[in-house]
Amino acid sequence: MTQAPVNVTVTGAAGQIGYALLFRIASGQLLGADTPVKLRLLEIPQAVKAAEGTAMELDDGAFPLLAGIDIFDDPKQAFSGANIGLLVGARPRSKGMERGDLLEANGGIFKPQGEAINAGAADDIKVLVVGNPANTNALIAQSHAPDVPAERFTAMTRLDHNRALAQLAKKLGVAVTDLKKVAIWGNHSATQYPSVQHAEVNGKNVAETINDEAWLADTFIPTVAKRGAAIIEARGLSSAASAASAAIDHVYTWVNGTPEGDWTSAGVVSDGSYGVPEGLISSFPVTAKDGKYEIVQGLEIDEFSRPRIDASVAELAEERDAVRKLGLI
Ligand SMILES: NC(=O)C1=CN([C@@H]2O[C@H](COP(=O)(O)OP(=O)(O)OC[C@H]3O[C@@H](n4cnc5c(N)ncnc54)[C@H](O)[C@@H]3O)[C@@H](O)[C@H]2O)C=CC1
Ligand SMILES: O=C([O-])CC(=O)C(=O)O
Repeated sequence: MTQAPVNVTVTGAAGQIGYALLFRIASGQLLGADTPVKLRLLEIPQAVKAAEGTAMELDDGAFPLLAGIDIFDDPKQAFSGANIGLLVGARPRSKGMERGDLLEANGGIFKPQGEAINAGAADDIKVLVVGNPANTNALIAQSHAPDVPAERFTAMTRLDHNRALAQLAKKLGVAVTDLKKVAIWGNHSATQYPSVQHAEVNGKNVAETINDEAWLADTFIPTVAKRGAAIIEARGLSSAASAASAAIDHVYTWVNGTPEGDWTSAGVVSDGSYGVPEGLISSFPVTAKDGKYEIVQGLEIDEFSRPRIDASVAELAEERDAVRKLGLI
């Protein structure tokens, strides 16, 4: 039976990820084929006209599940009543910009958006931050939404997870669906740790099946961790359709759950598990059930994995300290 429309707010709607994302949301791939959606698009004033153009094309798609489109340049209005928030718009790094400048510029975006979510989003709001630096932007937004349960704020590492699946499937000559329990740990950055420690291929341990630690350490991990840069090098633009696809996967899994015996990866608020300081938004292996992501508990972490997880988590802690110093959290 068809339900009431779900309000989906998308920021950065006129950008390249927005262009790939909105049509898939409208077609029902975000929430399922029975769920109508209302799109609430947020852009900066200069890009509202371009967002209107995308909205015209969405109209022209005659999507049966698309129950309406509204366009805003004010976060308070855009997030009013939002059930899902996809925070894609962010300030890209420009020439000569230092890391601190980037964090500060993004603080100016994610602080008011967190406040707007706190003020007016629906009680069941779920937030996915895509805009980089995604984990720390999610932390900034979350820290300005004290009335929203912290676990509703997540950062996207599903693209990294999907990249890892694709690389392993190629190496092993199997389908991505033959793989289970791959995990991305830490930051959505080049320090991330894509782990196969617990991964299975058709029920067998992946690392034992590949039997080539050098390939894992020197090819697999850097290929996944630096894939964003490799796409920019090849395309002249950063990943867009694959990022949109991963955002669809992240929310679909959050709402519909992970399959029995498998997990996925997401940036979620740490509860202190695996030595990741409480409150950091770090990628973990997670399961989803009843509309909640939960960190997979009780995994043994081997000697190969420990320093790699720690290094990426240390970078997240540095980013947190930097935004704290700037008064952004
Ligand atoms: N987490 C992940 O796996 C990935 C993250 N990204 C990040 O996603 C972000 C978006 O990427 P693209 O769509 O390619 O960028 P883009 O530059 O094509 O589009 C960004 C859009 O955001 C808008 N925007 C800027 N500030 C805004 C604000 N305050 N409110 C609303 N909209 C605002 C801009 O006007 C622009 O239309 C970037 O930060 C990129 O680095 C990209 C790929 C993967
Ligand atoms: O590297 C970038 O700028 C875009 C990104 O996050 C990715 O593709 O993973």
